[in-house]
Amino acid sequence: MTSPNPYNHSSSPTRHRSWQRLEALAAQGQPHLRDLLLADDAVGTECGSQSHPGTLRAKRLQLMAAGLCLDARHQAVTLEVLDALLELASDCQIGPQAQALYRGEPINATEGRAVLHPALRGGAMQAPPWGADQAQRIEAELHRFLSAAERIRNGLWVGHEGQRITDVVNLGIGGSDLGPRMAVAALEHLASAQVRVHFVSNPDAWALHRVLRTLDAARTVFIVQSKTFSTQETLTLAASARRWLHEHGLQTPAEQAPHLIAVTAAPAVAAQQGYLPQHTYTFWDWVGGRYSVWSAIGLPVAIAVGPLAFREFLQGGHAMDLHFWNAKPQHNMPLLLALLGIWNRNFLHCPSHMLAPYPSRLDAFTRFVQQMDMESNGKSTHLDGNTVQIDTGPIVWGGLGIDGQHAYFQLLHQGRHRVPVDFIGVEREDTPLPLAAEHHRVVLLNQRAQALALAVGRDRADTEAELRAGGMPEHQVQRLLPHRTFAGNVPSNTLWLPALTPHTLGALVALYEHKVFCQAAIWGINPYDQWGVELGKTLAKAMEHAAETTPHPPT
Ligand SMILES: O=P(O)(O)OC[C@H]1O[C@H](O)[C@H](O)[C@@H](O)[C@@H]1O
Repeated sequence: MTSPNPYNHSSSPTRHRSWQRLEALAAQGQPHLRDLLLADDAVGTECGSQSHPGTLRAKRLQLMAAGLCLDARHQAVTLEVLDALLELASDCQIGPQAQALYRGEPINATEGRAVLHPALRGGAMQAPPWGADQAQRIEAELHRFLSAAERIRNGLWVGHEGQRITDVVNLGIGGSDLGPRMAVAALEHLASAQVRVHFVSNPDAWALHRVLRTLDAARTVFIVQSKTFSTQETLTLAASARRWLHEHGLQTPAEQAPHLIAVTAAPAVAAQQGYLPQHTYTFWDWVGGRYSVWSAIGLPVAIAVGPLAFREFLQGGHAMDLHFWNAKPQHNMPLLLALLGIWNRNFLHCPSHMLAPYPSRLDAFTRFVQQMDMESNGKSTHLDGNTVQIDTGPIVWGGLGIDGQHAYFQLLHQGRHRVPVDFIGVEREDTPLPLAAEHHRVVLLNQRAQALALAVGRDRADTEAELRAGGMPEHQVQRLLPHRTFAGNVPSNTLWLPALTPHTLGALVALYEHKVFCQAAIWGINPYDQWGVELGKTLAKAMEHAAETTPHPPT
């Protein structure tokens, strides 16, 4: 039986009755979040609490998957809205679209490519939908780069002069930087004390110098990461790194060889540039740059935390895949996250979406998801070639929640933008510091307080009562009232990780990947190309060429 091709019909979701129903629901106005939460009678209860799950709405907005808990009770949706959103998902054939992805069909239609990054973490599967041969190739390359990581970690991979490697410098940009940079920081507590991992993405000379000035060339390995091996910024950094090795006594290709690793989907191009095949780790054109942390692009992560932990990271991602494939739409966490985002973007017309992780080790997570989401869904052409008439990917921004509270959260509370937030927290924190538990208590308190304050705000009557209770003279109460009242009704999700581990991190990354996929599937756009970025690259090359061919006036 041939599968239904999801791209043979018009791509706009507005043609569905469910879309029109959602428009009508939004137009008729929805209850304030304060009232929804009061009705749920579940304010302050733990995510997924069995003893006090609250109303049906509250129950349906709390899901567990791959060890993570999504608490979406602070979303401005009624059961009626939730049902209409699920109907939209069914109308848009998310299921068949996901199946096409896993079978390796060329769903990246504008580049004629398959999109199989989930295969990179599907090693344990008995009969993978992408085929046993593909699975074998993936495992063989995984084994190769994990062995390299192990040898660097245990001192068997030595520099030209026989010294142990103490520093690894990752040179790459975009997807060849953000994923591994994020994961190394998130798992910093597991990192080897023997080998430090650094990241340089910016071709600005200082960015490289500030790392190199502290390093010993004889003990340093550069990993040049580039899917295409043609990105100007990365090649500029790589040339400068090689020159630095040269200046520090490693002059011939043979002397430099143990200090240079290439990771790329274009190994022939790397070979032309002098990188040895045995020091080149590869992946495939069906791995998008922003989805490549699971491939050999993850080598710096494996060096930092070791092969075992890297495999746990893959397993965490795979656990989320299994959930995504098997869970019913109503219980499907990535789908729910996507649908709530669609409600906020297309029906409540929120132009941006904020990520606020509270564990400091997730500092780089927002920038990572920002690329994944904005480069994927920042599109205005449907798959059928028609111009999109609805809003697509939001502006994704944010950063560590606690720091944000003292910087830009004011705008969330009282500004003119309604900004939905994803709060990300960990339930358990094992930092070996005497007062670690107290630190954690303060962090959690703040995270919970912000989600609540944004949702419920503070109405006029409560504000008035509070000001009067403080003994404020009446004329002052009346003058301050409008300034001290908070509209609230700002929607948020809270994602709880039991602890920050390779497994939960993998699940979290895969969750956002699937969310982005589901939203693209609903909007009818291709999340896997990035022609906008290509234009900038082409223009830079053309300008370089013009400068080279224009005769300079004699000096
Ligand atoms: O890995 P590379 O081929 O060097 O590409 C690095 C980056 O280049 C561009 O900016 C693309 O839009 C990104 O998706 C990609 O990750």
